[in-house]
Amino acid sequence: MVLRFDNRVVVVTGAGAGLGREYALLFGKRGAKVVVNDLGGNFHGEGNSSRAADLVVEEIRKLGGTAVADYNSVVEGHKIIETAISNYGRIDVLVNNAGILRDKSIANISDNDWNLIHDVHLKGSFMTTRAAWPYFKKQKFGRIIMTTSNSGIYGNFGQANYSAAKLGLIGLANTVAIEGAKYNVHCNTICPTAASRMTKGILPDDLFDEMKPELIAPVVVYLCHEDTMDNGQVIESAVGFATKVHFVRGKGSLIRDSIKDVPTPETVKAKWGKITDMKNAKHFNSNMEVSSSFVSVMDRLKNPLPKDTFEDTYTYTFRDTILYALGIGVGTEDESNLKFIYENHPNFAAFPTYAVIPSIIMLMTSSITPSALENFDLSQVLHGEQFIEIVNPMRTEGTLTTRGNVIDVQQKKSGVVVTTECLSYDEGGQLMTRSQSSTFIVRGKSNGKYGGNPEKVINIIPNPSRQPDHTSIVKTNVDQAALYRLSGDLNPLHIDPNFALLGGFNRPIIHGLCTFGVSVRAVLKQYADNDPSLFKAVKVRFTKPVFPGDTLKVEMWQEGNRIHFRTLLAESNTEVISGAYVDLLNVIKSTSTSESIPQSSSNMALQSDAVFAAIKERVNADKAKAKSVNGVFLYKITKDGKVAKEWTLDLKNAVISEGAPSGKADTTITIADEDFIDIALGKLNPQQAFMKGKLKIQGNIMLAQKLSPLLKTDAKL
Ligand SMILES: CCCCCCC[C@@H](O)CC(=O)SCCNC(=O)CCNC(=O)[C@H](O)C(C)(C)COP(=O)(O)OP(=O)(O)OC[C@H]1O[C@@H](n2cnc3c(N)ncnc32)[C@H](O)[C@@H]1OP(=O)(O)O
Repeated sequence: MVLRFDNRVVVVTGAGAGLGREYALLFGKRGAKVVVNDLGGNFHGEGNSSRAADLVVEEIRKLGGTAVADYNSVVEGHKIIETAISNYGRIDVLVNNAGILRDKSIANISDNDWNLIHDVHLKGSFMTTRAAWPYFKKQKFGRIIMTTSNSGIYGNFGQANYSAAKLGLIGLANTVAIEGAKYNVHCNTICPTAASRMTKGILPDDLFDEMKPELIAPVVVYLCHEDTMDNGQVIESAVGFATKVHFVRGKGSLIRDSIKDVPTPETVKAKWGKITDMKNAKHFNSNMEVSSSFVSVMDRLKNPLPKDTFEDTYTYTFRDTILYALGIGVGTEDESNLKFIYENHPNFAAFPTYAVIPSIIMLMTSSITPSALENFDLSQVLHGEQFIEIVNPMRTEGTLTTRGNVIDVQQKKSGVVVTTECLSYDEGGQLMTRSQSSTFIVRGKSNGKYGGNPEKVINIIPNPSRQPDHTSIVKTNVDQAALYRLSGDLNPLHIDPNFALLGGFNRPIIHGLCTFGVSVRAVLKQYADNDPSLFKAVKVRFTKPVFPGDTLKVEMWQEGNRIHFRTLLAESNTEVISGAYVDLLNVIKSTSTSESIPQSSSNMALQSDAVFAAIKERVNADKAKAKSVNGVFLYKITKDGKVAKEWTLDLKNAVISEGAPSGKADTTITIADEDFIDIALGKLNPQQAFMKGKLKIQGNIMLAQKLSPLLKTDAKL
């Protein structure tokens, strides 16, 4: 829809040239009756003439518009508004654009230079606004534009007078916006950078040429339309670009511990890092909002945190919950995962173990764990155990306040275990999550500050002795830790090979909490149909490190609503999570009989397991084809060339079995995971694979060719 200004009366100050002229022309073209104000002086504010305004009026009229000239100074703003009223009987839009420069460095600015600049920019805008105000208020409509400058926002050498006045205009606009809001009188501020007689010589020539004022006019005209409801905005525009500008305020810091204390320069110095930290800076919409933030400051001063309690706030959005889900391997291959990674899904939810993130960030960024220890460094720190209980489900965005204490310190032979308990509350003070984290500091020593309270620590529970009721196989991605760390645990142990060496690992290891999330995924899928609302609590112990790319085997036992589990490295059967359990509110058994749950992207091993199973079936079904051959080894190899698994294809008996055969095989075929899958899917012909050197055959090539049809399978992967 074309934005029109028919029957609207628009006053533009300083409209004889530059930006003002472009505004006036565009308003004129859009049907407005325009008062073209210009004193006709030079850009230092000297002299006057009616010529500049008259020329623009003429231009508007030539274009078929309606306009009248006004030659008054903005300092006598009432006279300009009077021109609108006497000619057209009303005023709807006021664009305060007039301005001059008196650039000098501070020592050289005379009183007159200072006053004149303030009179034209700041006082002039006030005078016109005050004069138009009764008309706006009466008709319950008005649109006002103030003009600021980046020189005001950021400062500029030689423009102290101008910068002060220009930033003053933002203050003026903010209050005008508040006072006018209930009468539909809106005031916004434009921050233009345009080529004009004022900016010639200040901007580089090539930039100056592209800074056409007509590129800014549409922004101002849009802001003044009756349908535009924005009020109190600062909009910057230049070279065909526009953006909103606003102030932000840091999270800040208390500089005294209680209402009885008095801050000192030393306490300010001690807190300076936090005072100036803008990481979680926020925009406030009103003075009132800022004042109410002091209520919680007062509350904290009157009720200081109990001794040795640490506190942190954590703000997150849907992007953070999705990033976390991706970090623990939630992927699109399983449609029931979409609710964790697609914000428009009707059941969009945070994966339940996301609840651990606020407390882990608190542990990583505060001195809670160090407060229990003698000197140590991060390379000694391993995650030992983790418990979380969902008291109220995490939302997909919000701010949580987490309070934590050290509850137990146990000196062991090989190190010290510090257990902390954290409670996370939402904005309304409602308890959302309870968590306990045990940190194992290898070779660490307690400083004796806290005692041992093992009874406060929620224990792991040995797994039932029977065979697991269900096993899921999940392959982690080689980049799993690199992705997971973006959820907040930036410990270099998980990304920096040199740092990992310091910790005694030959390459970076996966975060304990990532393995934890991957394992809980398997449990939630198998016993809760991937429904996050059924998740109540989880406890794990990390017993061995996991490396990115490892395949995990999650063994599970159901005992009522408690699912005991342990996680092993699939290749070596080494236990990496032990004595673990998930408490569910209700169990919904998965109907899947598969041994595995799909894993996003790097799921080659998993897929090829399924392919082998399909081949096995095929061999069994096609004994006739198989009977002439003695035996074949199939080696499945990983990308780096290591043999991951060996299979024996005993064609005489039509059996495929895991592991190398005892006797000598006729032929050995070595093939990489991804090529094997491509062949099995029919995307790659075995002969072609052989020619390209992807499929290595030792022994009887004829035999291998006989095998080709067997490698083709229509298994659903
Ligand atoms: C400051 C900020 C905090 C932030 C926290 C987290 C930051 C993250 O970025 C760090 C990570 O994610 S690290 C990755 C995940 N964790 C791991 O890989 C650790 C795996 N575990 C191990 O290597 C060993 O169990 C190991 C090395 C932990 C212990 O092995 P051993 O020394 O061989 O111990 P062992 O002989 O088995 O047992 C000795 C005593 O210690 C207890 N214990 C063992 N494992 C434990 C564990 N994981 N947690 C807690 N206690 C544990 C044993 O019960 C035993 O106790 P006792 O002597 O009383 O019988």
